[in-house]
Amino acid sequence: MPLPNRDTIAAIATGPAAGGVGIVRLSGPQAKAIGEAVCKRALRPRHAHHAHFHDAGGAVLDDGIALYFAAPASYTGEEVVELQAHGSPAVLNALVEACVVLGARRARPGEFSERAFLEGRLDLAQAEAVADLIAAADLQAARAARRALDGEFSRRVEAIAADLLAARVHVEAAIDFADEPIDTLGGEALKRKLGTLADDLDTLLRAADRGRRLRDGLHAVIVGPPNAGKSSLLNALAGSDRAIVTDIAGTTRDLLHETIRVDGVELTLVDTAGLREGGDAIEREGMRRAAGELQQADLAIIVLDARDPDRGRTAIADAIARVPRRLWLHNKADLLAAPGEWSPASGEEVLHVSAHTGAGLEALHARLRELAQGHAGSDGAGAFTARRRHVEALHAAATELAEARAQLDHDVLELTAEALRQAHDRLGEITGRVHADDLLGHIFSSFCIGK
Ligand SMILES: Nc1nc2c(c(=O)[nH]1)N(C=O)[C@@H](CNc1ccc(C(=O)N[C@@H](CCC(=O)O)C(=O)O)cc1)CN2
Ligand SMILES: Nc1nc2c(ncn2[C@@H]2O[C@H](COP(=O)(O)OP(=O)(O)OP(=O)(O)O)[C@@H](O)[C@H]2O)c(=O)[nH]1
Ligand SMILES: [Mg+2]
Repeated sequence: MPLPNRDTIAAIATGPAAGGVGIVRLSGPQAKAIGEAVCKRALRPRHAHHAHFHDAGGAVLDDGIALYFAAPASYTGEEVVELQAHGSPAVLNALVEACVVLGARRARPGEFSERAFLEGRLDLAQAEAVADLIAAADLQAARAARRALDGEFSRRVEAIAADLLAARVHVEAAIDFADEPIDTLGGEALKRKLGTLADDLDTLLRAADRGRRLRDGLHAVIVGPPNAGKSSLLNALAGSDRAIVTDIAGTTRDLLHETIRVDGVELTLVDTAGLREGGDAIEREGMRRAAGELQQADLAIIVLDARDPDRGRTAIADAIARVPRRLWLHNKADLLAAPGEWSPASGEEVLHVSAHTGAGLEALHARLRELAQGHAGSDGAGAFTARRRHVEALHAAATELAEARAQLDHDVLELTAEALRQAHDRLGEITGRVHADDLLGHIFSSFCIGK
């Protein structure tokens, strides 16, 4: 449904640095008129024209290639013109300015892809995959984003949504024959069908969660008692003095996120406030944030002082209870004559390190790389990227479906229908069939400008 009064947007589509060639892209009803005014020549659809690009005063800014894509056969589905100039940021900015003088508006981040979504060229999960493809840190992640962009994830969501819709129709029809028991209205077949659907949803949920891990990388949270050397370790792993280190217990108060690459594998490290009883209000807030961050962690890196590894253990044990993996570090090994014998309860792994001398850091790197690779799934074949948002929507759909099955078992058809409707809507949020406007704003604003 093309919006009648949509304006025409312009932005640099290529990266911010100087390059051989840079592209200014226009999209909207006036794209052709503005492009022709800049080029001072007529543009034919899908032809590469060599043209001179002019500023608003008529002076030549550059020469380059102009392309015109007539609606709807373009990336956005709207009229699109591309001006491919030399990749000088100064020239490209002047070209955008010339387009603005001629009536275009500077595009917001993600606005081209948002229009592609609104024009039905991409669904929401595919538009998100465009951003994930651009941001992909390695080829494995890029391939997985490419599969999501090709609709591999969306098709599986839509297939389940279609089955859910059929089930809804069945239940709604049965409600209209309220006098008859559901079993005479194909109730057994419906129950089997919902069972299959629950299995399909579960399989997709697992795949999406792998995709989420592939996209986000390993989320490792560094925890431990104050002064154990957590911040020093973050700095040693990051290779720069990101976090403040002092000999005062309670130095770190807020969370500090740092993305590091270990032999090409990306992982997020989070430094946290030391955990202990008491502390001032700021420190307690810091500990609260640390606990919140641990809820999302894939790995807890527990840093202890090698000289006194039992200090603060109870506070830590509670905090890490729900983290799927733990790696224990005895730091300040340089202050010990010989490594201690201490180990955590269940035979979990312990590494002896020194943030100061760098001893043991190579082994730590190797272990982190293994964990990060295992986390993303060593074999990316067939994988697609997904986001936390998608996984949460699938979870919510699965919960509603379970509710629907329970209600059906009790012959409460109205509540069965309602739960199925909820499940169907949750799936619709993934592809954007069902959406709130602020959701769109939230998603597209995290794109880069010109995309
Ligand atoms: N120069 C340039 N390169 C680019 C893009 C772009 O916008 N411009 N893209 C931007 O992300 C990506 C490619 N995406 C695109 C998707 C669809 C169409 C397009 O014109 N589609 C029409 C025609 C299809 C055809 O004839 O094959 C259509 O789908 O109707 C163009 C680019 C990557 N490379
Ligand atoms: N000898 C030695 N000292 C270390 C080592 N790692 C850290 N330290 C020292 O221990 C003190 C505390 O280090 P931090 O990194 O600030 O400790 P933290 O765990 O982040 O402390 P809080 O933020 O207060 O919870 C500092 O004086 C560091 O220089 C190490 O491997 N060996
Ligand atoms: Mg610290």
